[in-house]
Amino acid sequence: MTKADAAHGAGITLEKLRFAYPGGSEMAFDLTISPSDIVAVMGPSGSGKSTLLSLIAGFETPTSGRIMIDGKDVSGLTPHRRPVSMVFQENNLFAHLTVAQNVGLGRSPALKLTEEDRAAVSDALARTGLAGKEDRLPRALSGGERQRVALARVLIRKRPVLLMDEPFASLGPALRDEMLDLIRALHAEQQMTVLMATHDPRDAERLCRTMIFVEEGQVAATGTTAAFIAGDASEAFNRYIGARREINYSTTN
Ligand SMILES: Nc1ncnc2c1ncn2[C@@H]1O[C@H](COP(=O)(O)OP(=O)(O)OP(=O)(O)O)[C@@H](O)[C@H]1O
Repeated sequence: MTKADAAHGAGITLEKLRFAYPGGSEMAFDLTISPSDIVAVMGPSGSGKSTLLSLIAGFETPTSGRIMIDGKDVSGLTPHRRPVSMVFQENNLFAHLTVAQNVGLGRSPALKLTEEDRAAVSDALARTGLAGKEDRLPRALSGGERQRVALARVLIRKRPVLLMDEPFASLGPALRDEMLDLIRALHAEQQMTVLMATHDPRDAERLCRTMIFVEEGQVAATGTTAAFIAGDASEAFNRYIGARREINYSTTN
């Protein structure tokens, strides 16, 4: 089996992870995620969802504590060396590289691609509905297409953990559904462990088995998405959702 075929999910454990931005209050995360779970990360604006994902990805460095992925301590590894892919709300692509090159980066950061790599890029583009757009630059794509290019790159990287920070926030409802279906299909195939920060409970309900609720720099509650949506998991979550309904979350994302 080649390295690229070795897709699987990885358990994630955050042990007494502490972190603060300069001048900010301390965040403290303790968390265990099962291999291959799909987890919604919800919580008020500024509660620490993006920071939590950035710590796991290695874009931020904790002041203390450990991050274990697949049983290994990755705390000292740079983002590139962690078994993780990350998709942001936007700006996932290099503007001066074509669609095919942006996807090819998932196999080789220097774009030294073998025939097998090129075939994998074509396959990933076909499966994300981007065949025929290989040579376009990102600016010649719609927002939904750009996110699909980012997912095509995830597909060929085959990392055991996929982190997504509000990946559909800039997309309309129909495109969101399409992207959720695509992620579900990728997960069925690769079984990667997924964490997705979102403000939209419908996204969580459609995709995620598990939910974690982040509040004031801590994981305040964890449970099944069904229990959260039924209102049985966390009073703080119920208040948050109630407040979001009042301000009509569909216009504020
Ligand atoms: N680079 C930074 N420097 C200083 N403070 C930061 C930085 N990034 C985030 N913060 C602060 O850290 C806290 C947590 O921010 P974070 O972006 O993790 O929240 P979030 O839950 O993802 O919010 P949102 O839902 O609005 O995206 C906030 O108070 C924010 O202002």
